[in-house]
Amino acid sequence: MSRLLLDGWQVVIGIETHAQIKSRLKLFSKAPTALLNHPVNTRYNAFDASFPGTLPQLNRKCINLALRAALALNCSVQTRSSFDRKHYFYSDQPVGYQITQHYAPFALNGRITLPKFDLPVRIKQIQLEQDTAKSTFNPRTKTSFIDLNRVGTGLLEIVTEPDIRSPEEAAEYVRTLQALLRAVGVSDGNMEAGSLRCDVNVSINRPGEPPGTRCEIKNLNSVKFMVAAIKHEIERQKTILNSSEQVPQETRGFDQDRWETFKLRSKEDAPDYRYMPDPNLGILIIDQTRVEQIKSNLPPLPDETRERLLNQYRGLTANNVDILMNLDANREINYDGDKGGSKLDGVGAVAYFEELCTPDRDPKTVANWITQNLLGQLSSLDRPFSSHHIPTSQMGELIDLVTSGQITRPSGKLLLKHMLTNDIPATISMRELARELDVLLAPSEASASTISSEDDPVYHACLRAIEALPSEITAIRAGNANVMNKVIGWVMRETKGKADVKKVREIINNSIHSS
Ligand SMILES: Nc1ncnc2c1ncn2[C@@H]1O[C@H](COP(=O)(O)OP(=O)(O)OP(=O)(O)O)[C@@H](O)[C@H]1O
Ligand SMILES: [Mg+2]
Ligand SMILES: [Mg+2]
Repeated sequence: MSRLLLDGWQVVIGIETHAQIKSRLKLFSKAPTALLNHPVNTRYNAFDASFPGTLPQLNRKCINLALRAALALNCSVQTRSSFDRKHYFYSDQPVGYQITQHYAPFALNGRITLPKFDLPVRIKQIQLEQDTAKSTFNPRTKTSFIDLNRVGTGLLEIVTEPDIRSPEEAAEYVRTLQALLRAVGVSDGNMEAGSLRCDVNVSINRPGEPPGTRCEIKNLNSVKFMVAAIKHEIERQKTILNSSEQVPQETRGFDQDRWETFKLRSKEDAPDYRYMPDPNLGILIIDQTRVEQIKSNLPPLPDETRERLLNQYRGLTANNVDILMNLDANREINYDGDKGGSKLDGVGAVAYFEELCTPDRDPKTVANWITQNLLGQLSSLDRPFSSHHIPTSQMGELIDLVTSGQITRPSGKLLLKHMLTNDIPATISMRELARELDVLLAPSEASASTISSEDDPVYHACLRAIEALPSEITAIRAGNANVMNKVIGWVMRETKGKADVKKVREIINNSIHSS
């Protein structure tokens, strides 16, 4: 795939991602971190509110999680790193500076591969820093409201090298990073809830020429907005360069109503952050033993899971695996406020699939039941995937009933729909339910190869079809096999969907070719 734009320009993109660390406590204080549903100003302490005399105390759990992220991103962890003050005066930062790692970040030179494009993106560095408070401005009363719940929450700023070459690659980078951070339990990575935010740097140039001047679009909180912002920025910069002018280096915002980027400030009015080492914090020393220990306890990364699933389950396609893994990467997080954490509902789609894949079941059939039937019906009901909708015991039994020919596929789908739209207890057997809904085939019907018999209702329906559709039957006799579907459809309506397609085809073929 060409990575050039149609008119020969090339876009160069580098992304800075802020990911909130999923820790119970803040980075430098013992105050609990907050979720969106916590009442304002209930999750902070004297240090977070910058009372004089309070001192930062580094939270070990945040460092362990940060190390997990660094290792998952193949970074080299620095034995010595340090913290600096980045000064700016804004109401969301009560102390007047943010603690960050400007001069010596704890992790450098990593890499993440985007599976869809088989593209490595280099990670320049990861730095630890504090999140800000949240300010809301009421223009009518000209009043700012400050909520300190978020202030001091640990953040990882993950910075890429400018290796990304299209809005699609940028979107894939964010999704891959999000899935990785979630898989290692470092961050909820939830863009809507603000636990993952991106600044995207965009420039354009002609290949072979020096890189163009970058503009940085700040604080994008959805992949959709990021893609739109990059596309707009490409066009804006093209217009400037095509009229032989220079792109000024700027920090820009994205207007969600106009779908355009707009100027926040130019390089000349960039604030002077007056970076200085934080005198209250010493050198952060991370020894190799700790790194090795965390490395050996890393849960499987998405790449490894993808490869394992493809090797372990015969017949499973890459597309099946992507669907299952994307479901897990995008699982809805239920905020469970008072326990101070967020929790996932049930097990993920991959675990659900693996639980269903007992040795006697065909993995491809199981995957299709999940990705086509279950997900199809859930999406028409506008409900997200959850392993709780239909427990694996019932889903497994349903698949087995269809595979063994005890119910037809359409009946299986009907049962699935019935399960999803009614409150069916997890203890009910699917066979029982099939009997109640009158879709269980009699033993003689269940075997498609046994063609019988005087008292077989499907057999009689087929005979009636032959009588009712004489011209279709003539067409089949003349070799027009497609017409068979119409006859089968007729039998299906007659038997209210209870007949087995394979069997109907066999009965009709037998009857018309023997008469
Ligand atoms: N020519 C370019 N075009 C597009 N992106 C670029 C270009 N040069 C550098 N970048 C990207 O810009 C980003 C710079 O981020 P970095 O955190 O290093 O500095 P910053 O944006 O100046 O600082 P701050 O963290 O205060 O925003 C990186 O992701 C880098 O890959
Ligand atoms: Mg940065
Ligand atoms: Mg930046």
